[in-house]
Amino acid sequence: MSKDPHAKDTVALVARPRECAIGRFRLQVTAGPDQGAMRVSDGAELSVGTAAGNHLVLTDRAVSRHHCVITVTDRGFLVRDLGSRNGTRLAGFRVEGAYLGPGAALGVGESTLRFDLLPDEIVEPLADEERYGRILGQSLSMRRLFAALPRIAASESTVLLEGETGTGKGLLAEVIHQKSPRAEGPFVVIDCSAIPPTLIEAELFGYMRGAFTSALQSRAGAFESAAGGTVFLDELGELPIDMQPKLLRALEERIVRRIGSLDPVKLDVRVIAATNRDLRQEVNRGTFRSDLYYRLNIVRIRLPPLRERREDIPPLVAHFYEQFARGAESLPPAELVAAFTKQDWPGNVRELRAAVERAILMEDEALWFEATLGAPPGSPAPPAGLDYEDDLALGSFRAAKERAVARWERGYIEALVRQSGGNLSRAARSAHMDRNHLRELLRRHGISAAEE
Ligand SMILES: Nc1ncnc2c1ncn2[C@@H]1O[C@H](COP(=O)(O)OP(=O)(O)OP(=O)(O)O)[C@@H](O)[C@H]1O
Repeated sequence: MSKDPHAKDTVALVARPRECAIGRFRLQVTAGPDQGAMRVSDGAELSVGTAAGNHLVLTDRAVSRHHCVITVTDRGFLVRDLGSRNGTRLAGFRVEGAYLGPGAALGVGESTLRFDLLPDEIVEPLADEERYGRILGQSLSMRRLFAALPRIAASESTVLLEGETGTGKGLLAEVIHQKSPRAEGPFVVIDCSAIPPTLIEAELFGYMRGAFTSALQSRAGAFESAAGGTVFLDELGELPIDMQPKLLRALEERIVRRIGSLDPVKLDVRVIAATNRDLRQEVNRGTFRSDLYYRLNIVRIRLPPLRERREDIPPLVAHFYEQFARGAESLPPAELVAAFTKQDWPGNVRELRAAVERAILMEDEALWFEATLGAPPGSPAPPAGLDYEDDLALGSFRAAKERAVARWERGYIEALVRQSGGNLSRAARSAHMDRNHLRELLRRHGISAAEE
């Protein structure tokens, strides 16, 4: 994806004191069954597809339900294909993502859409502060978000957080909870990717004694345990398809029933969900139900990847440096900040944080440059503790990744239990985890901890 050569003429986002101007644009169907239809943007995103709910709804049968989306970013007008069946074309080439210049012709299905900039702009407030709670950011996209967050946190609305891995979705969910009227209540996390599909219903809704063979005692699920607080459904895109109607019903009726019970339990929770996939793509693929997507998509927040907001890198490096340096020289070397600012960080803030930590651990400067900025070509040694040859021998990327995650999970849980004096409740509280979820992880890794 490269920036369009016309981009200097296409002012996408412009900062002014306390506000930013978002370039307004028009998308017009110039060929195809919907010729003549058009839509003018009314925010930072315009979506195209055949499903109701898109900004520009087309009847072209070769267009997917959620086909593509144009987002106004700090760098320009970005069109992204949403995993459509027939693709999105720009100048005849199929593109996953590209920045648009004025007059660009987009091909979707059998239709052509013309993209034009309009002379007026949408004005949105910017926060003065370069942080919201523990979330830092000085880029326009983060300061726009910080301006909107107080209102979002104060409401009861369901929030859907989207963003690549490591962009800060978990942190944002926690901060929204802490700033909400429910802050005194529990914050219960369910990581849908970490719970075996057979256990997820019990984790969410609880069960009665005897409901299944291993149910020796009745137990509340996450929705019940979070009464008065917030349930954070992390990695929601991983929720098995057969669980999705059950979750939808619970959210609509605002009640749950424990497995093995007919008694309804009224819900008193706010729901925040996060996913590192674009759920519209999952709807296209048939792995995520569109009715559940619409139920969750009340307030949607997209956390941009770090490569789209490089201005955030220096304050993040400074923050992590101070955190890890523990009283030593607490300003990061300028060359480190400069080198880090140029990198793309596919693992986003998490990867940046780990790189800063590694940089501090390395006493020898040459060593830390190597460790943080990549080993010179021809240097085969992996970082200590990682054995990639061994991983390759497993035969599949998925298997290798699963083993790495399982090792990390075990180390983390062991450290957590140690730090909490072997007490399960304390450990769950300090890591903001659901107790049942932690108990299951302990069982899986054969680690013991006292219940109280
Ligand atoms: N804007 C930020 N300011 C300060 N710290 C941040 C920011 N964004 C992320 N972090 C830190 O980076 C790490 C990764 O963030 P987090 O776990 O919230 O990402 P995530 O998007 O939920 O990742 P995943 O999808 O893999 O679960 C955490 O240590 C978090 O505290």
